[in-house]
Amino acid sequence: EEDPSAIISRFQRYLQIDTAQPSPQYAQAADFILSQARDLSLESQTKEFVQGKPVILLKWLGSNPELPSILLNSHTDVVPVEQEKWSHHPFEAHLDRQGNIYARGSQDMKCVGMQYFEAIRKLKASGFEPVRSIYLSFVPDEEIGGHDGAEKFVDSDVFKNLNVGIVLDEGLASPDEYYRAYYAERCPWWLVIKANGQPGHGAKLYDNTAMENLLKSIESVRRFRASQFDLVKAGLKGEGEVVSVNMVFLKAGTPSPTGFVMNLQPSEAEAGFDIRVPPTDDPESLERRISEEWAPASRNMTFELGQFKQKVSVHDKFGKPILTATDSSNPWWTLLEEAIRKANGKLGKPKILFGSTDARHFRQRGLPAIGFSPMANTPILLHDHNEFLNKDEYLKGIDVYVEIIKSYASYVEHTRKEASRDEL
Ligand code: MET
Ligand SMILES: [Zn+2]
Ligand SMILES: [Zn+2]
Repeated sequence: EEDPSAIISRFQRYLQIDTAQPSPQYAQAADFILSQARDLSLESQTKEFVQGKPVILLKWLGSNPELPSILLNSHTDVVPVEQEKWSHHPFEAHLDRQGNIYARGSQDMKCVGMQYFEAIRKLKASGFEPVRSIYLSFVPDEEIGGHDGAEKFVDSDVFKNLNVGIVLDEGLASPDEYYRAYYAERCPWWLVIKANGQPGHGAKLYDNTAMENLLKSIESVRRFRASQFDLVKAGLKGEGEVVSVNMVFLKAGTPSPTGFVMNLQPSEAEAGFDIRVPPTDDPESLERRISEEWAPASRNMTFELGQFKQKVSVHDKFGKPILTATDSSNPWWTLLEEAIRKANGKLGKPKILFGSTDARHFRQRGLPAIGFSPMANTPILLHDHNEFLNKDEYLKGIDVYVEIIKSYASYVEHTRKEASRDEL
């Protein structure tokens, strides 16, 4: 058995690479990942579908490479930090006396990327040999939508040739003792609404100012937000089952060297919203709501929906929700449940993730994808200040992956479902 402190220090080294958007140190991360791969004698391939944004693909060849393979995906980028609001430097990976490791990416999701490696290290040391081939992908730009990362990867011939049968990607920490697994997720819509209006004297009351037009929209958005949030608060729906709308920026006013001009009502005002649409919801009715209530032309408003420039959704081309089965029809689900139990972990009811991940790119290709990050007894701190993960939870998670990989890679029954997809 290897000394756990060596395992933790490898995790810390990965966390110490500043891969925060918007200028992630991808080259450094790639060097580190490739060095881990060499240590473990994994075959490696680096693809820059977009220059400077490496997708790193590693392979542990199975004894029956004809069988559909297993893909363990993780993203290498992290979200930005407000450094002065952290109690420890976000890229120091400080380990405190309770065993908590503080770093941006400690939960989202450098933990998972490194746990894949550590599980493979343990399996190799034990003499385990996979039947199915196992791939690890380390992809860039997840936090900005994955267009230059996972999206290009799944569209590539490289990906097609992997003959992937199941994808594991990130989930969320769980504050209780139950791990969580996710079979679907919401789709991000990044909405900017813009109000135009009559400019004029700051002291005059008149109709149709840009600010008033925008505020009417904001009031309407807030009523809708409250109605959705109430469903969650009442326990009628899960966080991943309602539409969330959160205002993330406001932009208006006429700048001056000392701040803003005060006695002028501006002719333009803008607001940005992070919206997430559940796979179980009808996206068209929301689109109508946006154009009729939140940004009506009749109120001199326009809007832009970033997501509609993208082709990846959580609905299929018929508008049906894309969900990964969590019953006996999906052997990978059953195997996951069993593996977690074998590792002495507990698994809660599967859910729809409230955030969005690269899993949707794989699911849209028709592949089953399960979101799973083995962190129990851990507050959900992704995208928050002071993101941390306890070292013992991290180490336990490695043993969970040992069981999962062992069982996935040894699963030989070629299901009818897999066979029929191969023919497509
Ligand atoms: C907009 S793509 C997803 C980015 C990130 N994972 C989020 O959920 O916010
Ligand atoms: Zn993530
Ligand atoms: Zn994230």
